[in-house]
Amino acid sequence: MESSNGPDSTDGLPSIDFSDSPPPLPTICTDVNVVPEHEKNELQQSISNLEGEIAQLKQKQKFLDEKRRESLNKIIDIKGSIRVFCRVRPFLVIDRRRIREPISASSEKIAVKTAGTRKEFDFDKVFPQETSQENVFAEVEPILRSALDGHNVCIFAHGQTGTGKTFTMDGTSEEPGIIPRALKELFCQASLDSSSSISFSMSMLEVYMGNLRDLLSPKPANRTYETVTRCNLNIQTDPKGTVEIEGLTEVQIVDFAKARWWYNRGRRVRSTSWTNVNEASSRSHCLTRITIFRNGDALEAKREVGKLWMVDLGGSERLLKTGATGLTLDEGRAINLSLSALGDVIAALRRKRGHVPYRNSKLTQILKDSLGHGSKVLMLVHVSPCEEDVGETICSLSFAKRARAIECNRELAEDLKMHREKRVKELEEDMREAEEECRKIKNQIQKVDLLLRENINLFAATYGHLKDEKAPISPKEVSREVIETPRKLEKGSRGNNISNSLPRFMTSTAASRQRQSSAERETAAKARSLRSVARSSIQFTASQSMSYSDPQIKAILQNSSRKSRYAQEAADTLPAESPKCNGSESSKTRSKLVTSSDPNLRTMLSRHRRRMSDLI
Ligand SMILES: Nc1ncnc2c1ncn2[C@@H]1O[C@H](COP(=O)(O)OP(=O)(O)OP(=O)(O)O)[C@@H](O)[C@H]1O
Repeated sequence: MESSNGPDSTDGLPSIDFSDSPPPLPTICTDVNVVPEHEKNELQQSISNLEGEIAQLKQKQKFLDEKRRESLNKIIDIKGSIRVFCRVRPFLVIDRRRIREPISASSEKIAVKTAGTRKEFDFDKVFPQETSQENVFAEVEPILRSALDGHNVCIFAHGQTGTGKTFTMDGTSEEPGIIPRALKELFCQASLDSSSSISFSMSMLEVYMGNLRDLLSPKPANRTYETVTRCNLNIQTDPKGTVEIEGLTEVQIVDFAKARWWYNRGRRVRSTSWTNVNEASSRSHCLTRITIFRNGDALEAKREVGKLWMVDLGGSERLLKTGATGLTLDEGRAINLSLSALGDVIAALRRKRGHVPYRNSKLTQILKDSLGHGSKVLMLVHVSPCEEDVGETICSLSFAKRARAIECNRELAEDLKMHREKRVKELEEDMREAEEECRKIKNQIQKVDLLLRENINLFAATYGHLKDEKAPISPKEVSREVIETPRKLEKGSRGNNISNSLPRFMTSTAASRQRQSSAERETAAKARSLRSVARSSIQFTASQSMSYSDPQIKAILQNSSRKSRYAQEAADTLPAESPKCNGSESSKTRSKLVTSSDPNLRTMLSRHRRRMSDLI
């Protein structure tokens, strides 16, 4: 008589002779010796190939990014490194509107009619009364790219009091101005740029009555803002010509929300007061500085620092007209003095004089390295549409005309103008193409990176290397910690002066990048052991990376290692006849290589993911 479990059983199930055969192998095999060596080598080879692919893609991405930067730089050089725009304020309810308006605006020209004469002024761009904040920002945006590329950039709003400088720079909550939009755009651009890691810090100060006030300084208990901020900061210039303001609070900004929070805080401290012309007139020059740190390829060990200044100048004004007396009158005088110093600096730059009188005002001393050679300047001149303001409108337009003339040969022959425009269009096209390619490569990198992690996890799970605390961790865990880490760090450093020391997360980024590129070099040579895979640093977002040397990251890894050990123990205690421990499926999983060119990849990966999530 045959057993009901025997080979000829009629129930269709295979029979198992428990008396002779050894128990089946568990799915997760922790003993390297029982797995065929060639399968292990194949998986290692697959990991190596994927890393090689990522290294190549990153090289390509870097090349394209350089091409884009080069094109942008050429465009700015052709268009002029000092650009001057003019914005005409719309009529306000309080304005006395006349039938005949003194100002007419076209896209690049403004004509002012006064006492039977007509004066014309050329600009790079004119924004008529109805222009939205969005349209103004669209024209400003390209210069932000220059700042991200490492140039010093200065955007400033100039004009008579009450003509809309603060509205343009700051805006309202419904209609945000250039500064809040620029902050948002910087973070957006930085997240798209995966060829380098970009981080930002922010400072805000005002030049008030010839003194510098730190608008972001922390407020100690029992002291008013007035006492704390009414300090006079020192301006220093190093031998390379870089300007630094001693003691100025510099806060690390990790995301747009934080940046906006700090910016709003600084704005609230700014000095304003009532005048006949503007009920909340700014009585100072308000300067917002974003410092941009760009860590390039670790091989080059290059750390570029660019400064983006966004300046809301105090209103130029006829003191009698504003009805100013006492302190307000003094404030107006101080504003006018420093504006005239700014005009002198611009005039000296225009004439390419050896001596430029930067030292005549605090404003020009601060902006010294962002106004001259190699920097990009955007001046937005604001004018009123009203008849009674025509005199001041002409003053503001003449000031702008002087600034614009720094770029000599503005009046070009028509054919040369056309040639330049054609060249700019070609370069813009090159830039767009490079950007598009970069985006595609970034997506490709993300896909290959995912495959790589799957392979590494598969290797670790199969060959039992998760006991090592330096074993790779799942991308999900990494990204969760990444978002939290800078915030934790920032909490500790809030309000601290960091001008003399690098923020901690920046240091670790540079270190991890070094480790990452060394891993990439090894990959290219295809002579790397699994240990080096596990030790290579992990890239986890477009703009940040981390290092195993960082104690916080170590803690994450240890945590991950604990989880892995738990997973392994769970696998070890699974009953031998559990359906999850089917030996044939296990060997299938192990022998199948996961590479980006594999047609069965998706099926394989989803099976692998199911198995992994069953375990953890
Ligand atoms: N483009 C605009 N659209 C709508 N309102 C505007 C515009 N420009 C300015 N205003 C309004 O005009 C008034 C004066 O503007 P704002 O305070 O920005 O002027 P300002 O040049 O900064 O003045 P000051 O030099 O005295 O600080 C504000 O009420 C502002 O909302």
